[in-house]
Amino acid sequence: MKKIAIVGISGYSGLELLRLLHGHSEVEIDGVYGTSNIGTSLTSIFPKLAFFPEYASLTIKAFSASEIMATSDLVFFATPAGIASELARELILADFPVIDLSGDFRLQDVNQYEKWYKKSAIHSDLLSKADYLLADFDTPQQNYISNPGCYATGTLLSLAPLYQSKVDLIAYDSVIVDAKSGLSGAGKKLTDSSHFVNVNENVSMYKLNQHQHIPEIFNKLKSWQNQTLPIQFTTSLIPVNRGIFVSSYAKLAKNITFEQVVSAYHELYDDKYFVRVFDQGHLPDLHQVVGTNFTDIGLDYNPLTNTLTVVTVIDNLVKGAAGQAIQNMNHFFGFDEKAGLDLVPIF
Ligand SMILES: NC(=O)C1=CN([C@@H]2O[C@H](COP(=O)(O)OP(=O)(O)OC[C@H]3O[C@@H](n4cnc5c(N)ncnc54)[C@H](OP(=O)(O)O)[C@@H]3O)[C@@H](O)[C@H]2O)C=CC1
Ligand SMILES: CC(=O)N[C@@H](CCC(=O)OP(=O)(O)O)C(=O)O
Repeated sequence: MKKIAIVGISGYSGLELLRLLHGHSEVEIDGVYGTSNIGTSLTSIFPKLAFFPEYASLTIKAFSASEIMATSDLVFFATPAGIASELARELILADFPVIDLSGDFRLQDVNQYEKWYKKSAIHSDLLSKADYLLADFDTPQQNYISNPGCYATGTLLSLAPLYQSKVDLIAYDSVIVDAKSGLSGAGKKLTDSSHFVNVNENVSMYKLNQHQHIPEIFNKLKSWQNQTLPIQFTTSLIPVNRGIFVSSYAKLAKNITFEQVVSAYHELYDDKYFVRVFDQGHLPDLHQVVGTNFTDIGLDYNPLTNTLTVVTVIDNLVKGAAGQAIQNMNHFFGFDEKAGLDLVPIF
């Protein structure tokens, strides 16, 4: 039984890690960390956990790298941007296993990080110890795993067959991605833009052309396809708790048929349990995946405009955060990839 520590336990992704790890037979949570309610038992802050005896002994503690290294086998950082890069230094130097849900180690270029996250980057010597792992494609080589961003996960899985194909399927200068997220993507902290009255019965576009996931998406596409050009990427807030709905559009390359594109999606994904390509004529919606680690994809083509539409849905807290982090952990420890993650959606 591997022992797991979670830093940022009281946040949305921290609690989602706990919920999913609860159903994992090969791990147990032995340490939970935060900055508020230090010394308070987890079950008194979250009474819904009080009926589960395994959490009775967990008390929220101030972060201690040495304690985590002495008691746990792996630590998840479910903390806001700028925290893991400060706290994880000692863990990286000791080569202790870390899975970081934040964006701190996703960009290997420090200038790119500072430009898009508007924070100081960690030193590039330490950055290079991290692997950016899109769990359906990548496997761990090092002990620091940088989990992709939620929008980046939905977008990359939406576009991967188009960018991994040996034949050019699309015009690379024609790609437009319109992504929409539920409110839990913004974390637990209350802001004006995430206030119920502002979000309920409303839709708003935000961070237009400035979203911090743009460079992470571009870097990964470029690693698959050298001809990659910048894509047009927009993000909107929709009044649901969970879910990311990604609509991707691209013009097909000359002499490419829609059937070839559909085959490319099936070829890449049919053996991947967590990515499901729908039959033609069917498009996924958020309820297909909420509460699960699945990515569902539907395809359509308009011959009048020569435009391919790819509809991709994920749960931002599962596939976009805690679920993908556990999928990466399963690969890291050599567990069954589905362990703790074989879930049916919430209806
Ligand atoms: N929400 C989502 O859908 C997704 C989130 N992410 C990323 O995951 C990370 C966590 O996101 P999310 O769960 O939404 O965030 P939340 O704001 O909901 O929670 C953040 C948590 O971090 C804790 N924390 C803050 N500073 C420290 C510190 N110095 N030491 C220990 N704990 C600290 C907070 O606890 P306390 O109050 O005790 O300080 C809080 O519980 C972020 O980097 C986010 O960008 C990635 C993909 C999707
Ligand atoms: C709805 C909403 O506000 N979503 C957040 C996603 C946060 C996130 O996952 O960003 P990092 O992992 O890069 O920190 C946003 O758009 O910034």
